[in-house]
Amino acid sequence: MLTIQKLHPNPFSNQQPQHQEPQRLSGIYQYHNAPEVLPEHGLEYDDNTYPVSDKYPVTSMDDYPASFNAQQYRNNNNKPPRIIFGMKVRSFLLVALVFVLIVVGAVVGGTVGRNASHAANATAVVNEQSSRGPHNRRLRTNHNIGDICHNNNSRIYNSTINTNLVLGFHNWHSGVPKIAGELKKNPAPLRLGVLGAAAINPGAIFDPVSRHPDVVIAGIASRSKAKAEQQIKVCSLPVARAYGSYEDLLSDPKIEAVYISLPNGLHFDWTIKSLRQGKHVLVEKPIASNAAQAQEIANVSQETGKVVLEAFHWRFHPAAHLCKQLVASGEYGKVKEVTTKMALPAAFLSKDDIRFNYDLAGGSCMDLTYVFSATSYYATSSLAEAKIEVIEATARTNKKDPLVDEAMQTTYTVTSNGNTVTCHTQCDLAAPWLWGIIPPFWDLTAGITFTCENASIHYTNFPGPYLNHSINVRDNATGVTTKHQALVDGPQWLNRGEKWWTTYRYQLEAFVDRVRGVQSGNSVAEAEELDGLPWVSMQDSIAVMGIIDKVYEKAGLPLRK
Ligand SMILES: NC(=O)C1=CN([C@@H]2O[C@H](COP(=O)(O)OP(=O)(O)OC[C@H]3O[C@@H](n4cnc5c(N)ncnc54)[C@H](OP(=O)(O)O)[C@@H]3O)[C@@H](O)[C@H]2O)C=CC1
Ligand SMILES: O=C1OC[C@@H](O)[C@H](O)[C@H]1O
Repeated sequence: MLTIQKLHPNPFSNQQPQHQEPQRLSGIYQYHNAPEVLPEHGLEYDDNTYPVSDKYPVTSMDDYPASFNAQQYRNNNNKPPRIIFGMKVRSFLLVALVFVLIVVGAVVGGTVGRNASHAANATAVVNEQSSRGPHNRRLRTNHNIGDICHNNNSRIYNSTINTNLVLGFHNWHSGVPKIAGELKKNPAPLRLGVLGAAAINPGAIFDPVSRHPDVVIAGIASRSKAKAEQQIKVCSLPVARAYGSYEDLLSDPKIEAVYISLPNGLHFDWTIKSLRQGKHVLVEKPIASNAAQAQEIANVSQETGKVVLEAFHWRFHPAAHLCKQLVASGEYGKVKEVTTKMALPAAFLSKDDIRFNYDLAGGSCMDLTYVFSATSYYATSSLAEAKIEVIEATARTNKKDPLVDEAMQTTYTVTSNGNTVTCHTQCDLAAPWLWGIIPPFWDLTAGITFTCENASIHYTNFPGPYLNHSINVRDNATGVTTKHQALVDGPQWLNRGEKWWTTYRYQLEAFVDRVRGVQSGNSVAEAEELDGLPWVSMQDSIAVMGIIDKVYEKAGLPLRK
């Protein structure tokens, strides 16, 4: 049993923090930016391992390099930036680049979808050859995430494949494959199994696992064993075993934890089954189909003493915590309104995508549940206790399955600690093209805007801040805008992270540590006290599902089941 020790004081609490050194639970760590944890734990610190790593703390105006146009901010020379399609030039270029990648993804996805087995063989050969390089005795998991690890022939492309392509670009741009290729794994890493050979697996789990020293993909389960084998091969997962059913994987005692990337409507059942089989669970968002199911998951997690985490990866990025700190600091007055939006362009999901299927708990509120999770996280510090009232919810329903909200627009209030915040959300799985020919670029950068008493704050790209983000605070009185960014550390992580870590990598860091804490003999609550890492509590997950239930009710649509 480890001693309980609060490692990272809550940056949002009013209590004076006591200084304590951070402690790692998950095996051998070699992170360049945490040398202070090494001697005490006898851990290895190797400059050659992460030659390009560096510490990029939260930057303030004063920390910006000479090339940064500080003039604009310092001299009250608050010229409006040049705007194209409602975006600043840089954001526009990024969105345009993402769009190009999406189109390339769609074309490649279509080709691969039609020639799945051929593509799989070809990619496997490339990966096999590359593993004969100088480091071939090491565990190599640096698959190209842009490879389409998806063999559903009926699917031409989907948003998940594009997520993977964008991640592939990020990794290439940050030189990550080299870092991952040289990563030494802990001799006894956490053995993670995956339920479903889903399209999101490469981006959300294989990639971060390949960059984490203390976890491996030990198995993939699919309804078809051949499909699991194919994903293992295409994605170069050297120690993974293929299982022909989800039950088979769950009954393997060697699997210690699972990642569930099944359609939403299967999250509840398989999370419960996994917990009952003694596995810790990282389950894709939304955690379940409704709040009652989320509550049941919380009960079973408590009963079995196993960890459950809803994969709200955005919550783990330092930028999210910096934004929370700015909003909750009180420096800009109370928060009065929060407006959040997220959209995918029409025609980027195939008509038979799981997201458009009521029986699989599809719908924009379910898939783009980020908007509810983010709005609520920032609107209150105690979501579970807050009073939520949905004022308005308007759905645009899917033609094929009218129980599915293709898009949803809501207004709801969050009242806590005597303050009421009015929240507006928009989510769209099929944002219409202008005149049917121009993709709605202006709608594609997800964003969240806070109207505070004395300032407005805008956080661009909150779901994927590792790709590019900024948090701009515009002072009402002076009109001056101050830009903030956090790439590493941030207020909650203190000494962890690398500038190339994705939201998924941060999420995995927290998950593995929590599981390791429990495996060391602590209860889930004790492990939480021990690691003090960012987390999405079950109370938060239940509350977010509760908001979605109320939204469906208000919109006149049935709850998902
Ligand atoms: N965190 C993130 O950034 C993202 C998260 N997601 C989440 O991940 C999950 C999966 O999304 P995505 O990868 O796009 O989905 P896919 O359709 O690609 O994968 C879902 C998998 O579930 C399995 N499955 C089991 N039953 C069914 C069924 N009846 N119909 C279809 N598939 C079934 C299939 O695996 P098999 O055939 O091998 O059994 C299939 O590959 C969703 O919950 C989604 O919300 C998605 C995208 C991004
Ligand atoms: O989780 C997600 O994030 C990215 C979206 O494109 C996708 O539809 C969703 O499932």
